[in-house]
Amino acid sequence: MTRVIKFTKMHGAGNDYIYVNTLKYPIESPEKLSVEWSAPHTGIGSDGLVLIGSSDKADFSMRIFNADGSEAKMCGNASRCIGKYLYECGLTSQTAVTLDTLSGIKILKLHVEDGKVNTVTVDMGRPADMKEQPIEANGQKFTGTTVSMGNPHLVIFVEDIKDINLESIGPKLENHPLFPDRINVEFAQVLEEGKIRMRVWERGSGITQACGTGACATAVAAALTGKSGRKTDIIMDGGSLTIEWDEKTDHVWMTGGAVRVFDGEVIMNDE
Ligand SMILES: N[C@@H](CCC[C@H](N)C(=O)O)C(=O)O
Repeated sequence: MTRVIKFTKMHGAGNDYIYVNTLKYPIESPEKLSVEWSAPHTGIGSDGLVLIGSSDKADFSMRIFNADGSEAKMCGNASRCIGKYLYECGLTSQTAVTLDTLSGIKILKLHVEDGKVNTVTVDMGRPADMKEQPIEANGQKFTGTTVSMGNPHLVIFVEDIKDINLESIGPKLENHPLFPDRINVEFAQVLEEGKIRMRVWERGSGITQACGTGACATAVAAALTGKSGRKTDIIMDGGSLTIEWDEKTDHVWMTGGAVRVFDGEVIMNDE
């Protein structure tokens, strides 16, 4: 039997995913499809697959699969893109939307101008599991900070980010024995007060142009180690996000853009 699955390709700061509205197009094996569709030459090409669905606890739900098919608990960039998708596709007319994720319910605030969602602010909740982490890989010694934003991150500040060979060291740190569940890795450099340059090696997807939860983790690690205040712009390969770690509530707020790149359809030949 043949069936069509419509999808939308979107990116947040260059972190690109394939979005499927599962209310209309149910997906049976997202792990397998994420691997096939994310492949740059033989698939659609993306950092992974994001499923938008219903929820009995929130307005909508999000599931996120990395390019290797592994499921993550949270994705910052995808949460902003979902806000744009829901509003611009007419699935909601609200500018405050709740999103059920494997790391809890997140609140999206959509900033709308002329019917279009330009930027989205997400309440990313409280950071957790913060600790100083000495680590060695490729014969190099680093001291990082672990931060969980629902998913695990290791943030390492360096003098000059250009000295880091991310392609070589990223997989070593992702799969380091210290992290049995693997980890997302951020290398960061303070540029000036309130501005941090960051590059990311994502668990399950490798080098991506940006990571929303990674930007939050970097801002938290910077504030904890006295490298910045509570509000920071995180500048990544594909764009910037503004992160604020609120002192009163302990919640991290992420603000940034979301872009709809194109719509497409996949013709599935089900056996
Ligand atoms: N790109 C994302 C995070 C996606 C999941 C991550 N690779 C993991 O496995 O935890 C973001 O924008 O937060």
